[in-house]
Amino acid sequence: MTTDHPPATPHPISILLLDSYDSYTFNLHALLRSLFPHTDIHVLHNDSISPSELRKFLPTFDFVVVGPGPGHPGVKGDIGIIPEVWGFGGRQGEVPVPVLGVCLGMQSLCLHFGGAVMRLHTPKHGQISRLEYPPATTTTSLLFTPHTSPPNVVRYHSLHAILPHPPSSIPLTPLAYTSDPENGRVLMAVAHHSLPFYAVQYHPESISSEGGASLISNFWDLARGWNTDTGRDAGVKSVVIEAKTEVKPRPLLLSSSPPPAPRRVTVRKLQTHICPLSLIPILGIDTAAPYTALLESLATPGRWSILAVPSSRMEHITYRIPPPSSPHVISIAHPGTAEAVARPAVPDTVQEVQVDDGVEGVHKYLAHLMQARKPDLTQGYEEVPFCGGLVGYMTYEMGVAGLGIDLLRSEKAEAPAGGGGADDAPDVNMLFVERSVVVDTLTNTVYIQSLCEDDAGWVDDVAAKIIQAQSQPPPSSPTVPKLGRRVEVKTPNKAKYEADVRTAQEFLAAGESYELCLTAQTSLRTSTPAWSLYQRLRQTNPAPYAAYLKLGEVTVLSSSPERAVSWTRPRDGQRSVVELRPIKGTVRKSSSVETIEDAQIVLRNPKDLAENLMIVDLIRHDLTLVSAPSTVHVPHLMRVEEYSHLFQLVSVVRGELDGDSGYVGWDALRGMVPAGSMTGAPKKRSVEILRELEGEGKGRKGERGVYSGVMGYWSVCGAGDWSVVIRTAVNYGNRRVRPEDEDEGDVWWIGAGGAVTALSTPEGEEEEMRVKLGSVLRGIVGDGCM
Ligand SMILES: C=C(O[C@@H]1C=C(C(=O)O)C=C[C@H]1O)C(=O)O
Ligand SMILES: NC(=O)CC[C@H](N)C(=O)O
Repeated sequence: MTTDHPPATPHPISILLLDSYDSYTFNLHALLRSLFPHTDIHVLHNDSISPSELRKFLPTFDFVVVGPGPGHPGVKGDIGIIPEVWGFGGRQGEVPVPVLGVCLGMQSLCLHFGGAVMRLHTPKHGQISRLEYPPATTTTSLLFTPHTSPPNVVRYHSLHAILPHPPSSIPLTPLAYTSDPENGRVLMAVAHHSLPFYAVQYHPESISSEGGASLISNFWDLARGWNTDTGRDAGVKSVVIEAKTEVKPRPLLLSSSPPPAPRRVTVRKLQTHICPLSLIPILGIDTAAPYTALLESLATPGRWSILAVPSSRMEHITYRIPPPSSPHVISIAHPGTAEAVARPAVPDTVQEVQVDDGVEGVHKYLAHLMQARKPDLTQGYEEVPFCGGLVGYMTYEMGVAGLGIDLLRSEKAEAPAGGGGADDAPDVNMLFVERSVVVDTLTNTVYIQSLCEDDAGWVDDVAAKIIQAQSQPPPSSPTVPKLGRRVEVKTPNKAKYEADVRTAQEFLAAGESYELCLTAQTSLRTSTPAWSLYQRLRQTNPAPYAAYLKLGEVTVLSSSPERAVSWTRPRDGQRSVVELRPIKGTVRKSSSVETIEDAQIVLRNPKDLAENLMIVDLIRHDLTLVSAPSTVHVPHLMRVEEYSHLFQLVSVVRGELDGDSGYVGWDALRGMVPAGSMTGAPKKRSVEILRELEGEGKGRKGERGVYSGVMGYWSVCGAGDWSVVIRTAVNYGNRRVRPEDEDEGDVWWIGAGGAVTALSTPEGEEEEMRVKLGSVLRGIVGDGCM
């Protein structure tokens, strides 16, 4: 996307953007916003108002943009009320409203006026093509800037419009084409002969499309001309649209009142090098006790390591999405005593809170809890991202439910299909941590912090223990704990996985999705204690988001390389910076791929670049929803990063949180789950398809559980950092182990997968899934188990 000159806007105008449940809609919004900064842009889902309401509202808009979307323009469930837009003007007193259609929008325009919509031979998703203009020039070709070289544009489509011969038999004029070896000449832009309808098949809003701004600007010139010539009074702006569903999420916090008497952060800072792992014995933490949370940065770009120190005042906050029509209950357990902290047998005191509006209510509860506990920020050190707060995970299903998808959970407890998750494991599982030790691995600084009242004694005691331990000779080279005798691994069935890739590609060919991140689960049974497994994993697969979480019955061992989202602590007069780092494109290290340069050659292929681009565009959309206008940008587009076993193609997307509209960091997290890199695009339709594919049997949808979810922290001081839960082993407390097998050890679930596109091969995807699985499995159990 290039930013051209903004068009002249003599008066504030009003724009309607119709969304077909796409994941790029808010990129179009951002493009429009960059050209019309003070304009009302109303975004509505294509099924959120009735045709009669639409007819009432249409005259009040200067123009309409009909956005892209999954599915087929001839299917009512995919296209909603959009055909009404093309028919508007046919009745007495109606004057057609200028419309720009994008992708599905163009297909709908062509279908409405007599064109056909067919499948491409080879779908084009995230691929760049150069436009070609037909030789004949007409006034309508003013949609493109004449005498300039045609732009390179990004395509996300499986279907394409075909105009009949002779073209004059329908009222549409082709304005642009493109050619590719697989599909030949494909129509890329059209205009109506006499009505103000224009459309493009490509995505002008993509980060890698050229000429997006001048396209909109040219369209606005044409639209304005029409509005003047027909005397449409585009000046009336009393639009009140009540849509059934809002596209833009409302801020979670209803008010931003500060807490009545903020708590203090008690902190000691030590300048010393310490491995966070060694804090465990120094502080006498029992890693088999009910609660331990260690988040480690073991590779770049990670920097901070955080150890939550269990205390009797710590809270364990859990929530499981209930079956439909059951109450939504958050449970808050307080250990209350030192014994309860240390031993599972001593029950916690449990308080329950019922929330009204489902998962949204849970997010609001957490946001308000954190607001109420905001400490006096003049205390402590500004540079430390965590001073106490929430640490834990949210499952993939929390994100799925947030998209409005019914999980179909039943009252009867049964293990969900797909293997990820347990019949009663929490979907939100977090500790509210009051005591912590945070290590800055870059500067070798240690921060010992407490949010408890009068806790200087504990802080000093920990500081003294660390100083004393530092004076002891370091232990001889760290040893990798031994693995117990019995190890049993069940990896996904190769034929089934490859068949699933083919089915996924059928969905892509039909235009239902642009990319599908298919995954499968492996089970590992071992009697080796969780803590030993984690020590093995962290040594063999050091990752920027390594973690050991023991949260009640669920234990998570992570070596994730991928940031889901982070946000910085807002400072005086500055907005919080939100960052997402999607990974797409993976190659295993080998004798032929040893260096970043080697990996660059391998990963800079059309398939990996397209996969990455699709997710970058999706994430720009997610982030635009909560960011201040025009602040979303992509500082790094597809950079190769090195990890211990793999190279990956990583992009960085940043925005500034729109605090003026009331958004906090949690709004960004809530809005981006499930992570786009684990779903594909468009997100909602892709998730629905994947649940069917990954489930087994009729009516049982595949759940991924903690895998594909997010884990990390949100500090009461304002900052947060969450990883995508991949390269991770999860134990759900052995609930699903048959009683006769109980002695046989713990069952760990390891998910792995990858993005399926039209360019994938079933064998290649299966191999990629195994490469990712191998980075964890080899780490834990060594070679020979794959
Ligand atoms: C699905 C996984 O990874 C995701 C898919 C990737 C890919 O398709 O290249 C890369 C990183 C993750 O976003 C996994 O590790 O299991
Ligand atoms: N990006 C889009 O709008 C895609 C439209 C249609 N579903 C296709 O695949 O061709």
